[in-house]
Amino acid sequence: MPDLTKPPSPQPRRRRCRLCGICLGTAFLALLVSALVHLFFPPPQPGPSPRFAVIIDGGSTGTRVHVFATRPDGRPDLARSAVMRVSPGLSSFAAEPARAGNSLRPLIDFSMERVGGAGSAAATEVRLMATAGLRLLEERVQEAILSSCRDVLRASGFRFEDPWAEVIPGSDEGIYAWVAANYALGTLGGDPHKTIGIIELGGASAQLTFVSDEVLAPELSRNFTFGDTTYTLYSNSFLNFGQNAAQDSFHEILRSRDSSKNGTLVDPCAPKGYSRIEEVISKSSNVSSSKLENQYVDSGDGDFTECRSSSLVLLKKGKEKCQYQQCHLGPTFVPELRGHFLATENFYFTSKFFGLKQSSSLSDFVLAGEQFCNKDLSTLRQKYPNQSDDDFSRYCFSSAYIVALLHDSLGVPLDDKRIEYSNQVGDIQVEWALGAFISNIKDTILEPPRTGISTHKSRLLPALLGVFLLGGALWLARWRKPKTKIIYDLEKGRYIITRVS
Ligand SMILES: Nc1ncnc2c1ncn2[C@@H]1O[C@H](COP(=O)(O)OP(=O)(O)OP(=O)(O)O)[C@@H](O)[C@H]1O
Repeated sequence: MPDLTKPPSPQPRRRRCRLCGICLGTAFLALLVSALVHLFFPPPQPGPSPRFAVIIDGGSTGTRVHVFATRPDGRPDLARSAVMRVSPGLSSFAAEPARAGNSLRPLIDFSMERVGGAGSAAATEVRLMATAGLRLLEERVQEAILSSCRDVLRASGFRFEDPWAEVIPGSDEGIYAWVAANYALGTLGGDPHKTIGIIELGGASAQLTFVSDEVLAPELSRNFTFGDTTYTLYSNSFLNFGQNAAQDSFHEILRSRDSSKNGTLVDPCAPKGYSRIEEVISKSSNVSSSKLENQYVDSGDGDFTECRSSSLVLLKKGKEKCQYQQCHLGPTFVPELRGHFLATENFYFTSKFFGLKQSSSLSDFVLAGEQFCNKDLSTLRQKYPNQSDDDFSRYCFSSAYIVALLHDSLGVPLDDKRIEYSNQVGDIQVEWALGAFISNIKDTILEPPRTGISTHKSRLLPALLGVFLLGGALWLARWRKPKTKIIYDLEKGRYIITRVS
C-alpha cells in the first residue's frame, strides 16, 4: 500500500516536465529554422549529370557528327550542342569500304571532347544514320562500309550496338526534318494545320514532308504521334533528285544528245566561256576496277530558259512508269502543297548566293538565274573572286532546277511567298539529325517539366506541414495536459491531489 501520509515530491517531476517542454520547444524551433533556411537558401539540386546523344549523319557529300546535349531533366539543351563535319562522305569509300570507318575518327575525337571524356562517353549512345549517298550503292557495298564503321564505333568508348549503324529510309529522313522544323517553330504537338512542311534539296536526294488532308496511297503516307496529336504526313524522298546527283544526270542527258559525237557538250547551265573536261569512267561489277571510257568537253552556253526546260525533262524521268492518277516528280505522286514550307539545304544555299530574301518568290529565282546564267565567265570571275568556275555552273543549274522543281513540277505559283528559304528557324539549325534526336527523346520532352523550383517547393511543403503539425500537436498536448493542485490537509494530516482544468 502506498503511504499516502507521506507527501509526494512534486518538485523533481515539475522540473522534469519543464525540461521536456524546453527540449520539445527547442526541437520545434530547430525544425522551424531549418524549414525557413530551406525556403530561402535551397540546397543545390543533386540531379543526374548532363547527358548527351551522338548522331552521325552519313550524307552523300560529307559525314557530320551532332553532339546533342540534354538538361538534367532530359530536355534538349541546344545551346550546348555541337556539330562537326568531315568530307568526303562514306559513299566515296565504295571502292575500299574497309577504310570508311577511319573517316569517323576525327568525329569521335570531337564528340569525346564535347561530352567531357571517357567516363561520360560510356553512358552516351552513338548512332550512325546514313542517307542517300549509301542508298545509291549496292547493298553488298553498303554493308561493307557499315561494317567498317561499326568496328570503329564499337571501339570508340561510346555506347554502341551494331544495329545503331544503318542506312535510314528516305521517308524517315524527311519525317525527322519535319520534326526538327516544327520543334524549332514550337508547332510540334499542336494543330496539324498550323505545322510547317519541309522540302530539302540535298546532294543526292530531295525530301518533301508535310501534313496532307488528301487520301494517300499507304506507301506515301506516314503517321507521327507527338503527345495527344497524330499527324498524317505525306513523306517522300526522291533519290537522284538531289542537286549534285541531278546535275550529274543532266550531264548524262547532254552526253546522250551528243549526236555529232565530237565530244563537245553544249551546256545551257554553265556560263559562256566555261569549259571543263568530263571523264566517263566505267565501273565493272568489281567496284575496285574501273576504266576511262570516254572524254567530253563541257562548254557553257549560259541559257537559263533552256537549262530550266532540260531540268524539267530530268524531273519527269520515269513518268512513264506512273501508277497513280497523276505523277509530278518522276513516277511519283505528290499531293497539293498545303500551308507554309521551309526549303532547306541547296534551296537555301542558292537563295543565299543570289542574295534573295528568306521569303522570296520563285519569280525572284527566275530573275536572278536569268541575269546570272547570261553573264560570261570573265565577268563572273570578277564579280565573285572567291568562287570557282564550277560554282558558277552549279548556281546557274540550281536556279533553273529549283524553278523546274517547285513551279514546273509541283505547281507552286511563281508569285507565291509561302516558302521560306532557310536552314534555320530562329537560332535553331533545322537538320534531320535534330529531328531524329527529338523523336528518340519525345517521351521525356512530353513529361511535365520538373524544374528546380518545383522540386524545391515539393520538398518544402511537406517539411513546413510537418513543422506546423508538430507545433500544433505540442500546443494541443500542453493545452490538454491535466494540471494538478496539491494541498496539505491539516485536519486530515495528508496531501490532497486534485486535477484542475
Ligand atoms: N556552305 C555551303 N554552300 C553551298 N552549298 C553547300 C554548303 N554546304 C553544303 N552545301 C551543299 O548542300 C548540299 C547538301 O549538303 P549536306 O551535307 O547537307 O547534304 P548531304 O547530307 O551530303 O546530302 P544527302 O542528304 O543527299 O546525302 C550538298 O549538295 C552540298 O554540296
